[in-house]
Amino acid sequence: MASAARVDLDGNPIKAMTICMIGAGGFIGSHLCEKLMAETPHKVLAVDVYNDKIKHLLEPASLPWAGRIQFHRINIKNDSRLEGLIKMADLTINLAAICTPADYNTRPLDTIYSNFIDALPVVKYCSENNKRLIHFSTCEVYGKTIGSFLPKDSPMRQDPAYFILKEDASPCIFGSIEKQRWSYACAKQLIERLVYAEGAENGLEFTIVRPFNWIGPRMDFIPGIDGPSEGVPRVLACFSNNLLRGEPLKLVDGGQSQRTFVYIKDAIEAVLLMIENPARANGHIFNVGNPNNEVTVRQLAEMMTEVYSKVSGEPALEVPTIDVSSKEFYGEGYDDSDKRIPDMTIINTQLGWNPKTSLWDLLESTLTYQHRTYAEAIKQAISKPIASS
Ligand SMILES: NC(=O)c1ccc[n+]([C@@H]2O[C@H](COP(=O)([O-])OP(=O)(O)OC[C@H]3O[C@@H](n4cnc5c(N)ncnc54)[C@H](O)[C@@H]3O)[C@@H](O)[C@H]2O)c1
Ligand SMILES: O=C(O)[C@H]1O[C@H](OP(=O)(O)OP(=O)(O)OC[C@H]2O[C@@H](n3ccc(=O)[nH]c3=O)[C@H](O)[C@@H]2O)[C@H](O)[C@@H](O)[C@@H]1O
Repeated sequence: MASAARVDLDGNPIKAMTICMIGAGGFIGSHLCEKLMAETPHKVLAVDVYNDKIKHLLEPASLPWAGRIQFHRINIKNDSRLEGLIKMADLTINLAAICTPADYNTRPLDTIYSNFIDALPVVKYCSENNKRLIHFSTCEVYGKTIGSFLPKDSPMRQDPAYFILKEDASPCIFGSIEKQRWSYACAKQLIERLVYAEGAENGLEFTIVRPFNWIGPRMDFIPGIDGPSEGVPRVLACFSNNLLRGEPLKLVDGGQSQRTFVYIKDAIEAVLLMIENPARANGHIFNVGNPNNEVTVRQLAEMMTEVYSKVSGEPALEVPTIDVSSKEFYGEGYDDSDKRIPDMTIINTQLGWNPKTSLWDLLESTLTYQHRTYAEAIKQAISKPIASS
């Protein structure tokens, strides 16, 4: 419960604030709203085009935090109410974006508009009205590692200097323009540069967050259940969908890419520290990830298969994975980040934050949620004859 005696990392009392959260109805936004309602006195002006993932926080009116969260159904592309909401708030958090890789090469214009053009007015209104901004970028701004360009047998590939991603030192390495995968990373990089420049030239108080594969309940959608049948969500939801349907998990280009996964609930702790410690967070770019949870996508598939079998009580398939080419799965123009390990020095020094949850444990709680939420609906969908259109 909210308590009056809450203090920041320097021992100062934390004052209740109003937060304009854009993209509050998404995966990260829903967890952040939950945390803010349950553990702080802050008020949230929740902006999104959807609210399904935060419905449980908005209704009924008897909820203990009723009156501290308001939903505003606004498309930030074209709504003049946005500036008014930013003016009413002490802090704006911008989460709104197209952020599923299947869109980057197939809808590159929408991707660039969403991640750069649509974010411009948010930055401008914050700067002009002297409001603090926490902007959500991505670890994809690092692109590929330097090490990936070394010969396969080079011993330097083992040297962390060639693969650890550090906010103030690593370069941003993207593929050629026809590899449209990088439309997202490039748009995010340019908006980061704009936010940074507003800070340098006009004194905007900003924090930039670079999430490294945050995963957990409510991430994306299950195709054909609460999202389009032909839609391709991010890997957690793709693999969950396969497991729920008893199908082999599809490994793109052999599943050799590596990722570090962090539990959403750990990551949200880091965001709350940023919100409540402006003096420590302003002017910084923060990697937020779990360097201890690195796996190849193939290993992730194997682990998810094992965990799902445990939580569902259903036996794993004899052949749990199949290989698929990236062209077949994502279409022309796909490319991939080879490896993503965050350097944690800055977030450790500034906010003393460290992730806690192991990959096994976070998959166990997440897949328990997926099974409980979707297994019955999938069973019904599979048993129904295909509707004639
Ligand atoms: N989940 C991760 O691990 C991760 C990793 C890297 C970066 N990020 C970044 O964090 C942010 C949030 O990611 P997420 O995983 O919660 O994604 P999400 O898709 O679940 O949430 C984004 C939300 O923004 C809303 N939105 C998009 N365009 C909008 C518009 N024009 N007007 C109003 N609302 C709009 C969507 O409806 C959605 O609810 C994004 O900026 C994303 O690029 C997330
Ligand atoms: O989460 C992040 O930190 C960032 O990275 C993600 O990018 P990526 O990790 O490539 O996206 P996923 O869809 O989660 O894919 C991870 C890996 O799994 C592979 N994959 C995905 C789906 C699938 O069914 N099979 C499969 O092998 C992909 O090719 C990729 O190598 C998205 O770009 C963003 O949400 C975000 O900015």
